[in-house]
Formats: sequence, structure tokens, C-alpha cells
Amino acid sequence: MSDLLAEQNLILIVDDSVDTIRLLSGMLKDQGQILFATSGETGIRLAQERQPQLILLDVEMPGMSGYEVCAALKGDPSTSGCAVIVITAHTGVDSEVAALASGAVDYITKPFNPPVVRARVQTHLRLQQHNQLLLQLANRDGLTGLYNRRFFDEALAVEFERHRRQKMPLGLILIDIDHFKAYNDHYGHQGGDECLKRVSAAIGATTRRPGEVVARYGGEEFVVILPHTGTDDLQKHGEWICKQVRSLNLEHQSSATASSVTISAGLACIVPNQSDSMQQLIAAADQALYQAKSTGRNRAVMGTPK
Ligand SMILES: Nc1nc2c(ncn2[C@@H]2O[C@H](COP(=O)(O)OP(=O)(O)OP(=O)(O)O)[C@@H](O)[C@H]2O)c(=O)[nH]1
Repeated sequence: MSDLLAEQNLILIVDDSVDTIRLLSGMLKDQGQILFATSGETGIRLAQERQPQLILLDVEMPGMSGYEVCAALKGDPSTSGCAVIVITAHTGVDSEVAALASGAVDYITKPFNPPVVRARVQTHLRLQQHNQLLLQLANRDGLTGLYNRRFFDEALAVEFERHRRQKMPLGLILIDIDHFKAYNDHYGHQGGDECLKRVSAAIGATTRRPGEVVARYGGEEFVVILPHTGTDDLQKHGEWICKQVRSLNLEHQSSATASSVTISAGLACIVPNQSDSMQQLIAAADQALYQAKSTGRNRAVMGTPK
């Protein structure tokens, strides 16, 4: 494995035996950065915090067993993407089946055969890299690098349900670049693409908290999901995004609004109840965006879900 690829890998070893951790760390030190935990509970916490590509997980541990830890990792969206290889002294078919049924991708028995351990780990790290690349291609917009519409639709559905359960306000911002057709006409399509990239980067840089999503919604439209955000904070956030784009000072000679590129933003917020749908939230933000456009552009306007 090249040094560059190895640098990007995080491998978590979860085993109550410090000797085993030492042995495995020695075998795998050139395949990635090694993290370790001596209990299942600590292993899960570390996996949530650090998102390793690969976890080597002992079956027999005091407290949670390896199978329980594996099932918990697979049931949590923040760790379900980590590949788990189960380690055990048992060589029976039943334990192998139990490991695979709990969500492990592979199974290594003690005593270790170092070349076999290294080869298996390397195979799964490569598969993980391919998976990550595929996910990147499936979820990201090619031009701007922001999340795409497909990812946004899924993320909003998840957040809507979460906020319904928690009875918390969910904020949404729809953004449209002002007079972008005129920008294309004046600066050419390639110039327009460059502008889209700069504006995307500015909007993307406004995300601060876990769960916030910035996506390209369509051609020159963007969308922001803001978890746990009520109307006051949403209004402030919308105005801040408009300001960040204005601060780019991208010349726009054919804009009827300003001498530089500006955006309009439609805002909407909802504490979803059983009968509300995410389409209502999107429609309210869309209606507010229309208002922002028709009342002068270069502003953030709040809508009301109906
Ligand atoms: N360069 C470039 N242009 C795009 C892309 N996607 C959409 N567009 C252009 O974005 C423009 C959107 O124009 P309109 O929807 O008419 O709106 P507008 O000119 O921005 O005017 P207002 O929204 O009313 O301020 C169209 O000319 C599209 O061709 C893209 O990926 N690259």
C-alpha cells in the first residue's frame, strides 16, 4: 500500500488484551494510523468520534461481546460504514456465522498468521477506499463539490423525522444567484461556472455544526439544512450567507441589483408534527425565495409553512 493511501487509513483495534493490541499494531503499523480500545463501550465511542475505515474487534471481552459491539456499530448511521473484522480464538463454523451475521466483513482466528492478517486488512482497506470513492461520486455535485440533490433529499427526510421525534425546529434555506442568466450572457458559460464554484465555496464555508448540509439544488440554486434552528437564528443565518457571498466582491457588470454578485434566500422553519410533510417546508422556502426576488433581491426573506 502506498504511503499516501496508508496515511489516510485509520484502523481501530478493540481487544481487552494489551498484548494482542501490541501484536496487531506491530503487524499493521505501515497500513494506517492505529487507534485502540480495551473495551467494547470505549471502542464504540472512539469509532463514533474518529470514523475509522477498519475495526479489528475481539469477540470475548468483559462487558459487551464483540458480536454486540459489531451489531451496535452497524445499527448506528455514524459508524455503519466502518468495516469490521472479528478476531477470535474459536475456529468453529458457528462463531464464524455469528460474526458475519452481526455485520462483520471478515473473520480472523488466533493464533495470528501475520502475512494472512496483513493481506486481509489490506484487502478491506482497499475496498473501503473504493466504497468511499463511490459514495463521493453518488452524493456530490461534480462542478461545485457540494452535496447533490439526491443526497439533500435523503438528508432532509432523515432530519425531518428526527425533528418530528424531538419536537425541535428544523430550518431550511433556498438560495438563488441573482441575474445569473445575465452573468452567463456577459461573462460566458465558463465564467458562469467559475462564479458558481466561488459562490458554492462561500456558502459551503458557512456550515458550522454537525448535521448542517449545503447542497446544489439545481443549476444556480443551493439549499441549506439547519438542524435545531428556530426563526430568529434562521433569519440571522440567511442574512449572514447573503453577506458572505457579497463579500466575495465578484464583479457582475450586468446585474440590475448591484455591481457584484448577490444572492436571494428563502427561509422556512418548522417543528414537524404528524401531519406535516417536508414538501411543505420546501414550498414555504420556495415561496419566500420568490418574495425575496420580487422585493428587490440580495436579501433573505422568511416564509411560513402551510
Ligand atoms: N454557467 C452555468 N450556468 C448555469 C448552470 N446551470 C444553470 N445555469 C444558468 O443559470 C441561469 C438561470 O437563469 P434564470 O433562472 O433565468 O434566473 P436569473 O437570470 O438568475 O434571474 P433571477 O433569478 O430572477 O435573479 C440560466 O441562464 C441557466 O442557463 C451551470 O451549471 N453553469
